[in-house]
Amino acid sequence: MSKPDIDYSLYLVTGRELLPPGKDYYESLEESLKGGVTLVQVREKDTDTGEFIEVAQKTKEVCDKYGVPVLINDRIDVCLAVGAAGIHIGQTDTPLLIARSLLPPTAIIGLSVTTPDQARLAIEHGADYVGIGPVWYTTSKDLKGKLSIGPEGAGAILEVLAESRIPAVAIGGIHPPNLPFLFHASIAPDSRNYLAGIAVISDIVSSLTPETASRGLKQVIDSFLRSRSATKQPKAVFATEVGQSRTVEGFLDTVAELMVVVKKETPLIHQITNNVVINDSANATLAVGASPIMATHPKDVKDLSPAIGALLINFGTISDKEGMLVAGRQANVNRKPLVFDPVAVGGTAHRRDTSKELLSHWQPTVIKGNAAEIGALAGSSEVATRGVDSVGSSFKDPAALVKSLARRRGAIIVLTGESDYISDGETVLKASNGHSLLGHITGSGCMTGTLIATFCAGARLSHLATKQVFEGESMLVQGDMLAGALAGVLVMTVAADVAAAREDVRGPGTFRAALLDELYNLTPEVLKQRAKIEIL
Ligand SMILES: Cc1ncc(COP(=O)(O)OP(=O)(O)O)c(N)n1
Ligand SMILES: Cc1nc(C(=O)O)sc1CCOP(=O)(O)O
Repeated sequence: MSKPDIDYSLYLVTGRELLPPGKDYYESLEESLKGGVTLVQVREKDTDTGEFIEVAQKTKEVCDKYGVPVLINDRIDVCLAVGAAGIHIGQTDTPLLIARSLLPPTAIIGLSVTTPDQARLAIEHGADYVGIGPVWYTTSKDLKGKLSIGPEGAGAILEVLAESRIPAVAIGGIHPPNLPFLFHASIAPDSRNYLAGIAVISDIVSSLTPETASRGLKQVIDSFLRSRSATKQPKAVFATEVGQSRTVEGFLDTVAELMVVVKKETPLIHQITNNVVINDSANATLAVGASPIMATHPKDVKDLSPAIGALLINFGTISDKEGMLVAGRQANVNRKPLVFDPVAVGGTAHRRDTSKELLSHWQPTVIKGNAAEIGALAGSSEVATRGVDSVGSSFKDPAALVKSLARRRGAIIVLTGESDYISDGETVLKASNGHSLLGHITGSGCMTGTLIATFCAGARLSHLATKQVFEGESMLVQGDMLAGALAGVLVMTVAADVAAAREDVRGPGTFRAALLDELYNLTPEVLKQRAKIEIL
């Protein structure tokens, strides 16, 4: 006999102590199975053996009706007693090799892992699957001080598992608002290995309507898994038409179209930005035809989210972290483009920690930064930070750097500098407009972030106008976000070229005013004539 084929996509871990008052365990279980649970683990932490066996037996009877396998948490004896499909063990439970020797050869053995080293051992010892966690904080279990690893930590483990093809589920604090983010942000950077599913307790068990709760999770999971198996494209976060706009002319046509869309639709661009540049960023948004809103209070930003076209989070002065956390999460929930500008992220430990915290709460569509900022996120020390500026020359191979960071982060990376590099992890674009006067006014980089958010909003609207429906529950954003990011960069830098060439511009003061005018006056035709881009 061979091992059973297991569908790990929606893995329910039971928790009778978390049922809503008055809700019967077996009724809740059956409802969750109707909603699409594909695997059940009976987890009884403080139950006597006799009662554990009884619960496991009855659980198996209910699951058998739905053809759903049952695993037992920790206890080999209970597994054998009820003829369950296998067990799930943790790092301090019966060692895997011993468990394997005690169980039938067809038994499934899952192991909890929190680090890449534990994943290596799981492969070596022949685990059938791993549970990666805790991805986020949970109140369903005492984590005993264990820190959550976030989707990035899960991605690092998936990289280790890629070759072995051992399936992995994520566990810990998973709920509908963070589910699409989890799937996209935990893709292994190089191998593109991804989660086989999620394991949850409270989202299903604590629900009064477990069938609805399970169905909601299952829709998102299935949509993600379908999109991954249907395409080898790494564009996990944002849907772009494959093959569309992949020539210089095609990109410029799309950029020109986005300029028109933004003027016509006037999307609301929500910006949580630093107080040095609030006014300039709001004016730049208005100048290109969109509408700025600079709200920062957590309650305010939550309500705003459904109405906005895109969100910019620029943490230059990091005074509104709560608002950034809530707004970013809501942008993911409402599938709005989210541009992250991690100003001077390499400059202080506080900035590095804040960036890490934000990136473990939400998934950006675009990350924009100068060489020092992008270097800090990529873990490169080629370029240092001084204040908000980069010091020293740029990277030896900026194209390779943006491409690999884009893959690692599942986001479009925009590296600004004398030339700008933009990548979605597949294509790398180099844009070479701009003027040295941009370096003599405050906030020109921040305004670029604003314009990227603005044109990503345009790209989403343009996509929705033609496609009508949102395809794929698991897609975080739809539309040609690479073209949106390029449009933001080109509109800013071409307008700067035009402004700097004006006779009335004699230095930073007159340039600043002229730049705003030229952002306002820039036409798609002039942009197309002056844009200098290459596909690398
Ligand atoms: C699918 C899955 N992943 C991880 C765990 C946690 O197991 P463990 O570390 O043994 O902790 P306890 O569940 O025993 O408290 C799990 N149960 N299931
Ligand atoms: C049982 C368990 N193990 C975890 C781990 O990280 O190993 S987290 C966890 C609890 C998961 O519950 P919820 O879905 O309610 O957050």
